[in-house]
Amino acid sequence: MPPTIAAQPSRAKISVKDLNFYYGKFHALKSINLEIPENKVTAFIGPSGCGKSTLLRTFNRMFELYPEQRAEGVIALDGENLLTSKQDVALIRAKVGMVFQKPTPFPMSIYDNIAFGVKLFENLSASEMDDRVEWALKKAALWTEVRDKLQQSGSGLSGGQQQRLCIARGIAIKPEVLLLDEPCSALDPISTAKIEELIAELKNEYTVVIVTHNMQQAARCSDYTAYMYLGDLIEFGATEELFFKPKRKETEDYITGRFG
Ligand SMILES: Nc1ncnc2c1ncn2[C@@H]1O[C@H](COP(=O)(O)OP(=O)(O)OP(=O)(O)O)[C@@H](O)[C@H]1O
Repeated sequence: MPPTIAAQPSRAKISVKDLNFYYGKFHALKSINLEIPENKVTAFIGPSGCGKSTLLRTFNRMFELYPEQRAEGVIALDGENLLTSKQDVALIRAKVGMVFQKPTPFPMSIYDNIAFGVKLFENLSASEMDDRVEWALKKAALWTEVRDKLQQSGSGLSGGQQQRLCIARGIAIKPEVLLLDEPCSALDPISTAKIEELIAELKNEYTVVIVTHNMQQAARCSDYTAYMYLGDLIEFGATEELFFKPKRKETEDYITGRFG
């Protein structure tokens, strides 16, 4: 088994040990070992098809929806292996929330977009729910823009606002880990800057893992970065070190644009 690449010194929130992942016969992740530090932002970078999204989706067992997809190894969340856990997958997803590349508001009001998920896990009074909706929208830096139109449809918002609504929806259920799969790829630079600020703030309370194509974004908003290539984890370390003093030639070639 390859050595575990650990990002020190924070406690590991998620420990991945000898993780292999298959789409049918295709071996998409090869013996991945890494530790995702708690209350930090970890970015996955690498060329298209290297397995970033696949790795991210294993963290809340998203792949289970597809019978031909299979993960082997250990993904321990606070020490408990998610891959063999008897825990209900809905409970795992309450602990490990996910925001996708394209904003996907539910076809309902802004308020209900947030209240819907909360109702699945908690029995709040009407005023407690109002407070939770406001709290989540404030955390996602959207409250001032939508406070007067909470009953309007979520799909009437701009793309950047919709993505912040999806982040508000993700944090409203108070997960421990937030997975962001290229959350800014459909957004303009102003909305992107808002989301990056938000990510920096979220790590005070959550462990954040972000997949991004954008190396500047990884450099700006992550504490740790993992560089992947063809299903292998090539290098993992503090973002500053990985960008300015990479240990592996492959990483250096990629970040300096000599890749390919
Ligand atoms: N549903 C699927 N069925 C079969 N192969 C898949 C499936 N999804 C992804 N793959 C393959 O697995 C590999 C990793 O894909 P993945 O989407 O994780 O890469 P990625 O690094 O996130 O790429 P991108 O940056 O383009 O989103 C690729 O070779 C891809 O073609």
